Amino acid sequence: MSRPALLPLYINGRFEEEGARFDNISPVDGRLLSQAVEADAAQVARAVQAASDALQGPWGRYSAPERAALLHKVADGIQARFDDFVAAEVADTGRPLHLARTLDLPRAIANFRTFADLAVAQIDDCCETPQADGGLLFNYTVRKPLGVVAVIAPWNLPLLLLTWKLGPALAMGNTVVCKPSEETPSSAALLAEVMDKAGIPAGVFNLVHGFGPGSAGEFLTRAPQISAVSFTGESRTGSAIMKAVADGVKDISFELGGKNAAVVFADADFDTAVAGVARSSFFNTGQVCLCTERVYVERPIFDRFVAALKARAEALKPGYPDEDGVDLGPLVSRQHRDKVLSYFALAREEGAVVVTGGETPRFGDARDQGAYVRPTIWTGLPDHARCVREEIFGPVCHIAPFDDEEEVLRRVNDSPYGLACALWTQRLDRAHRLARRVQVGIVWVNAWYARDLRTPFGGSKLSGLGREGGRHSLDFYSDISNVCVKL
Ligand SMILES: NC(=O)c1ccc[n+]([C@@H]2O[C@H](COP(=O)([O-])OP(=O)(O)OC[C@H]3O[C@@H](n4cnc5c(N)ncnc54)[C@H](O)[C@@H]3O)[C@@H](O)[C@H]2O)c1
Ligand SMILES: N/C(=C\C=C\C=O)C(=O)O
Repeated sequence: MSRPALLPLYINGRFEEEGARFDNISPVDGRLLSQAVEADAAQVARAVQAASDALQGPWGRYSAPERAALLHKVADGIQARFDDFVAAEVADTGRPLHLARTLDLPRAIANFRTFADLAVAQIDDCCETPQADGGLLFNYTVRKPLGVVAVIAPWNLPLLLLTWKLGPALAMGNTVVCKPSEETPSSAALLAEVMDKAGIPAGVFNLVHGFGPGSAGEFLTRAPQISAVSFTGESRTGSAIMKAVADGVKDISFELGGKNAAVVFADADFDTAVAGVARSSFFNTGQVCLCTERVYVERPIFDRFVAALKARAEALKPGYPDEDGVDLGPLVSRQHRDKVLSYFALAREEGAVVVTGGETPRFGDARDQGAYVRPTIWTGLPDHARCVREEIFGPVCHIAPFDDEEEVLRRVNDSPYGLACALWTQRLDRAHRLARRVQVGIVWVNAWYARDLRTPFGGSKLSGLGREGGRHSLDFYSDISNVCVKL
């Protein structure tokens, strides 16, 4: 049997294959796709040291336009290997080909280009301060790189979320050590090849594969030379990373979990709202932090809406990534599927009415060795049910009726999370009024997951710390100081 492909580390401008290996398994049919090198503590330490040294090398003397030109070259390199990256992302996640082609890849390219250009266009503050003695103070802002940034990404949008951090971190002159999720190492390995070919100076970009606790993730967050951690993942992981960096008082930017609500008023455009909630609940098989898992529908249209969403869910086609018309891929792993299935069982115990789904599809072929579940809709649960309060991160939502704005606002805000909310109504006065009172970082009105990379992105409460996007990213990835000159 031929040896599986090996995904190496990339440290100080060199690909490294030495070290323990872990399997990369297809969520479509359970077969072995490849193996990745698990970086040990010494390899992570060398990667961090290389990143630290690179700050003092040529990279430290690059201007913003020179860094931007290199990042555009990286974007060009991704574009040139578009199909290779699509294949890598689809292999690791099992998502439909069209999703990788229309979301993951275009966003990865945009993440580099957008922040390269924003960094060049960035201007900073200055001001004059008249003094009582008739003198004048001139204050101006100086923006320097933070230093070595640890970038830790999740498995749900592997390349999109890795490059969402990499783009601004590099554009602002930092060096990085990246650790993609152990579930989805392939596209990051390709990115290292593109970075290498683009001529990014040795040590500026480093890639280590591995797990979290007791593995590359923890070694990286505990490295003394890192200046900041940009992390996306579960809230409890964010808490663990906060503890790891607390003694060093490192900068952190966290995009964490969610239990997002959609609110559908009776005056909403019905078909648009049904389509929008179906998309926000089942997109990427429900594996997007912004996905809807709580739906509140104004009582006059509740029964009609439940029936319409049920029909939408049952019309979704699970299948192979390259199948015509496929809408739903598998969950990212059998382990994650077992977690989602445990909530399917819990919902029944908590007394849910299962409107549709709640089980795994039977294909009668290799896909039965994959991690598929059916899109699932529940009603009838109380707001305090675990299935209505805990993040499930699968193609599932609970629908409840409501009678007025104040009631639904209270229920939407009654959550330990605060990431996103979608409001469906044609009364824009009501939409603006509610948008200001919903305790989340991102509100969509008659839309969902429509993105402008210049806008602030992030969550409140357990959903995150800080905001990235636009100038928020430039600020996070900069060490800003003020210079005051007496004239
Ligand atoms: N807010 C957002 O924008 C956003 C976006 C995507 C995913 N998420 C969240 O991510 C979760 C799903 O992703 P996941 O399962 O990969 O999350 P996870 O927290 O299990 O892992 C995320 C990454 O952190 C690493 N990691 C785990 N423990 C670590 C530790 N102690 N120290 C350092 N690194 C560690 C993992 O190896 C992985 O690379 C969901 O909760 C989802 O809501 C949030
Ligand atoms: N950070 C972003 C997406 C997060 C998706 C969560 O799963 C983005 O679109 O920039």
